Amino acid sequence: MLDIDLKLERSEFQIDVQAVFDLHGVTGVMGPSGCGKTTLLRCIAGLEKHAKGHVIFHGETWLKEGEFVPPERRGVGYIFQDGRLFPHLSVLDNLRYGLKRSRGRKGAALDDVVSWLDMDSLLDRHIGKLSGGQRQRVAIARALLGAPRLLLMDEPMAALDWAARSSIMPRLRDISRHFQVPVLFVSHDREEMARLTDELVLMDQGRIVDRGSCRQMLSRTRGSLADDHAISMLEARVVRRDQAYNVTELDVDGRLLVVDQDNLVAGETVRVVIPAAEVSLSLDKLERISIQNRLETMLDEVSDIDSHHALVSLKLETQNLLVLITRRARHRLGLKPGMKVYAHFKAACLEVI
Ligand SMILES: Nc1ncnc2c1ncn2[C@@H]1O[C@H](COP(=O)(O)OP(=O)(O)OP(=O)(O)O)[C@@H](O)[C@H]1O
Repeated sequence: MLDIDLKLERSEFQIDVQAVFDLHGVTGVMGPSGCGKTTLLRCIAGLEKHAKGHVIFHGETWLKEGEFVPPERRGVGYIFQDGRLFPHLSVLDNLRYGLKRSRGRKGAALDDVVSWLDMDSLLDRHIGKLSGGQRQRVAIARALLGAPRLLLMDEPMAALDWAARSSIMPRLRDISRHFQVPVLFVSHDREEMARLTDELVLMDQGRIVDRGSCRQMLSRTRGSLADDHAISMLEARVVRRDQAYNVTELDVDGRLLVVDQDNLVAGETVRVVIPAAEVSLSLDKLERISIQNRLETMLDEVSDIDSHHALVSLKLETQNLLVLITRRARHRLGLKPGMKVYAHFKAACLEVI
């Protein structure tokens, strides 16, 4: 458990955060640029000497009046956007530096971390000759080798291209479980949040303004995440693969979805990410249509989110699906809570994690 009550004054900005984090798995921290996400992580890591208040990690005081435990004694791993590796050293020497930071705590073995991150072929290379994605793998490995008790990640994929992000994402998704380390993960990207986090914390102007389960926070029709980039994240169970057509059927709240992915294992639980802008609504059951995913649902809420758009939340059983439509469509269809509506979306627009 991480119990914080932090205040930090800067000339034009202040942090004022009180929170208790259970620290199960990955907790996401989101918010507009300049709202204080990095500063909050820095306070927790002990990198802001002028922070006031308290930081207590599993009963151990890192900060309170008259007490300040320096960063190297907190056992916190920090992964930055730009890696911050030693450019003049080889990959292996950077990793050895990580091992030294463990200060006797028992952590993951070098071989395990290297093979888990698929880095065997990189060990003798110089940092300057690595791609951005490779460099970030080294940064993650170095942090893990320090046997962290808490891992802080500050937009670790922001500087990476799509291919590098896709290869690192599954590792980040597993990192907390595999190495038994809680993670605080800062990002602007809600798809990253949907893929990686369990709890989501929203910050604005130096404060925490909202928090809750990632799925529920993303599915709101009001608030700072209710905009034209809204996405839904649904929990689903893999039912079976239709080999004849190379598609897979998923069960979401008792309804079948079809996805064009063939690497899913029957029975496993997955997350499905659906951009709200990719979903259409109809009041009639459209039978002869190429779109394979058609869900009969009840309209739960509808809200205008700007001068063009409305966001509609549809109730499945336990989960909600968001749909982005124009305000004109809302008006012309006469959409109201409680109506029966059909949601349509193509198999190709779903991301399964
Ligand atoms: N070293 C510093 N000295 C003074 N002000 C700073 C310093 N670092 C950051 N700030 C200011 O503190 C505020 C919070 O910055 P911070 O980097 O924590 O925000 P952020 O939410 O992480 O932003 P971004 O998403 O753009 O990285 C900003 O107004 C920023 O300009």
